[in-house]
Amino acid sequence: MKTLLFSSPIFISKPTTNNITHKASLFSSQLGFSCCPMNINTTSNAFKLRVIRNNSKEYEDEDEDEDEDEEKDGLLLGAEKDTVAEFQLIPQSGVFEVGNFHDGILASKDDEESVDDELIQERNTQLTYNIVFVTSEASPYSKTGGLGDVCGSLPIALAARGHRVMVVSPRYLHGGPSDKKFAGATNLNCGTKVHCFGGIQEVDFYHEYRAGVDWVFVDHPSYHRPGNPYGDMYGAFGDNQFRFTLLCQAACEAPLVLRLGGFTYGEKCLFLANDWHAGLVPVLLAAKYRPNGVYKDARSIIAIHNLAHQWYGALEWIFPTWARTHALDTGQAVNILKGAIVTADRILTVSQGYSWEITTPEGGYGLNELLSSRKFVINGITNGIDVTEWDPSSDVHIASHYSVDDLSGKIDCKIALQKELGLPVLPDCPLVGFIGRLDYQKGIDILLSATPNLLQDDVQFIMLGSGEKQYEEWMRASEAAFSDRFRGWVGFNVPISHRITAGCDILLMPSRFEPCGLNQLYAMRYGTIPVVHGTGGLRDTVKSFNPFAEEGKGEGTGRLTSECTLLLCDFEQMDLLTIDKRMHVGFQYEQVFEWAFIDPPYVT
Ligand SMILES: Nc1ncnc2c1ncn2[C@@H]1O[C@H](COP(=O)(O)OP(=O)(O)O[C@H]2O[C@H](CO)[C@@H](O)[C@H](O)[C@H]2O)[C@@H](O)[C@H]1O
Repeated sequence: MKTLLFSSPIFISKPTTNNITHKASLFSSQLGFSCCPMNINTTSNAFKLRVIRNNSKEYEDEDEDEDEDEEKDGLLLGAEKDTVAEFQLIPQSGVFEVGNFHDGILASKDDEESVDDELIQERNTQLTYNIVFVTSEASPYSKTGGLGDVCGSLPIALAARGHRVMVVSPRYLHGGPSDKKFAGATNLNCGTKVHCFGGIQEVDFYHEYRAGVDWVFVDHPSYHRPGNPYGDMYGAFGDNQFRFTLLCQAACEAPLVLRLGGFTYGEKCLFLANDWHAGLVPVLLAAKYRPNGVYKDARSIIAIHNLAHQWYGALEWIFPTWARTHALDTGQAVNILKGAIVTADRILTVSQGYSWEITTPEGGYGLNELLSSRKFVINGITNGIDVTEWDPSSDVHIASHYSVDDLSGKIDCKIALQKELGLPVLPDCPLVGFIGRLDYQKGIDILLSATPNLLQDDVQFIMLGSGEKQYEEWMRASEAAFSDRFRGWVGFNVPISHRITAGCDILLMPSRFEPCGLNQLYAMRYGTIPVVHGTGGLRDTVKSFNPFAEEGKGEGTGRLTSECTLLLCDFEQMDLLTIDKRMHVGFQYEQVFEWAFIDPPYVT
């Protein structure tokens, strides 16, 4: 069996057979609000994982004299931790157990116990809430990353559980085809005036009722410009603080002034503010409304999807040197997210691992002490995914459909992807993918240093992403240098992201930190092996395959490491079973909502 050694940190090598388009973890990650979960026992197409620590002596598996055709070497990320988390957000789902909310899997079931039946059983939500999501993006209307995904799907899932849900987001008009996404939203003719940055601004509200959710779009000229929600080719918009302050002001008015279906959401609602863009909502409730007797019975939750974005997105105002008060004054002012952390009734993160990481100096981005002081109101709930959009048996973007019962379509997707991107059509060649923002968080520098070695062997590598110019240039240069092995798609393209997820054998996610991560969840649902750095939500959701467990029949859904050390491995006989343990996400949110209303609200 061919085994490879590499001097660079990452590697996946040697051709795999079609079998690597296996049942690996297929359908394992589901938000499940529209599909019944599948309970899968994958016993065929087994792959053995052999690991070799980089720059260390190669580990040779003595037993690997099986069929030559099925031998595969690969490279992956290192040390493992068998933390699993699968989740469901099922309307009217079955039995709900209150597990250890802070420590791991909630309401998990034993492996062989089928969860299908119980998940589709009726379950009446005991308490329903009027929930107001405030977010800078919500798919399909607007999306630049995972925030859009979550705020596009979670509201629908909660509405399906009986809650009344409104999502307030800007009505972005960029002057291109994406404007059509708002075509279904009509002007409520209920404009209002809000104070913002020392002036009075008029905003309109557009509304679309879809999938049980009131989608409310705040309309203002500052949301009408080319680019994306946050910037254009010249960088971030200089007035982003104004634009998102306006969003927060309008969102606070919406439950009071908008009669949706004949009734307002009223004062006793629950605001779910997402990231810094919506961070002024809890602050406004505490400082503007409650002191005036409004929203006394409302509560707010700040959902942190990415703490790192606070400084560079929200803290853009730095006083000039002459205006600083003392020698140690760096001039930094206004951190909206910090205000939200202080004033919100509860704090949510998008995985349990991340809820701890943000309280550490490494993960707290300067707010760790503040967050530690509020630790008693922090909870982590692992993101779910939209299983309607991300379903290989019905995905409109992929070449061929497949399911756990018939995986043949996956190899068709691989061939179609190779053709589409002009790569040699080699069904047996390992096809490795990456999708994501090109920045430090996503570990692009690690990929960059590893790629030349990776591409020395029979491997194809496809990257889709946009972000820092230096990495975009590197992708273009690599494509020119390795034209038969590498494709770098610079840009943001949702259909291509689906095709990469379906067509690749392996998806790399060497993120330095990852609050949750969605691509590994999509990969697991599409039978694509996620190879991830075991941090934050990646550690919570990917179960590392253990090649030595149960005489080589161990379970797993991918490969993870506790450090950015990348390992050589062999996927032959890697037995990736779908995990039967799933979190009942809906219940988790409801538990947090309930806690939010138990304590008195923050008042200035
Ligand atoms: N070039 C491109 N073309 C098409 N699609 C692209 C793309 N680049 C990225 N995407 C898509 O955007 C989403 C990104 O999801 P991530 O989980 O990586 O979120 P992100 O880091 O943006 O957000 C933060 O919020 C989310 C949600 O809470 C957390 O999961 C995450 O850890 C945290 O950093 C995925 O759907 C991905 O497929």
